[in-house]
Amino acid sequence: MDIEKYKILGAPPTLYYIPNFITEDEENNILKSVYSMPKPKWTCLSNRRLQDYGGVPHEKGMIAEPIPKWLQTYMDKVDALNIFDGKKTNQVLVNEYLAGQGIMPHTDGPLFHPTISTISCGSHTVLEFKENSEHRQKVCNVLLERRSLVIVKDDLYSKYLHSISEREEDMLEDIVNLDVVGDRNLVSSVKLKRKTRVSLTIRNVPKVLKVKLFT
Ligand SMILES: O=C(O)CCC(=O)C(=O)O
Ligand SMILES: [Fe+2]
Repeated sequence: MDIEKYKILGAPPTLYYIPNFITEDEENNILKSVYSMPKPKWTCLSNRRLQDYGGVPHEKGMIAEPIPKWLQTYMDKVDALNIFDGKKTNQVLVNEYLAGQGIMPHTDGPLFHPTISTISCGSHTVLEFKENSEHRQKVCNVLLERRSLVIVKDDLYSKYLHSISEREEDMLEDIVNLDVVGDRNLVSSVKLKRKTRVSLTIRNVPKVLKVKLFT
């Protein structure tokens, strides 16, 4: 697959958007697997819940944990795009957002190889990019459809903040990828009502601690 044809030229370098990266069946399987995990797998924050797979990134190194088979399928699918400079993905953060929930402006920081790849399930959302200055000037908004993959690299990873506003519906304003949205019915709507969204953020954590079980 040639990723370059999915580059969004209206955004700072570099943004890729692939609609329908997974099928409806795959989306359902992801949701089923995520929701079949025991309750303690979830980390509950004030405005979302999350699950870590592959370990929890740490500055001293991530203690690697085995990745379940159902999830490895999608990591392989991302790895096939060769967007991690020869490295393989080894960590997945699953976020669940109810309609009205979001994530504050942030950068993903130095614990990750500076590439983000995110699969959206269950609902669309709008990912917003802002300048990392006092004024937090708007840079661009990206419509993430369910079943899509978004890739963030380079300046867009390191220089700009990304966030998801806490709202129950999105107005389609200043959407940088509107031309290439897969579901053309979405584009003709003025407002999109959010549902529960489960996102899989698939990344590479360079620093991994090998845990010796036997000596
Ligand atoms: O859910 C998303 O698409 C974004 C999540 C995110 O930015 C993060 O967990 O760092
Ligand atoms: Fe992030």
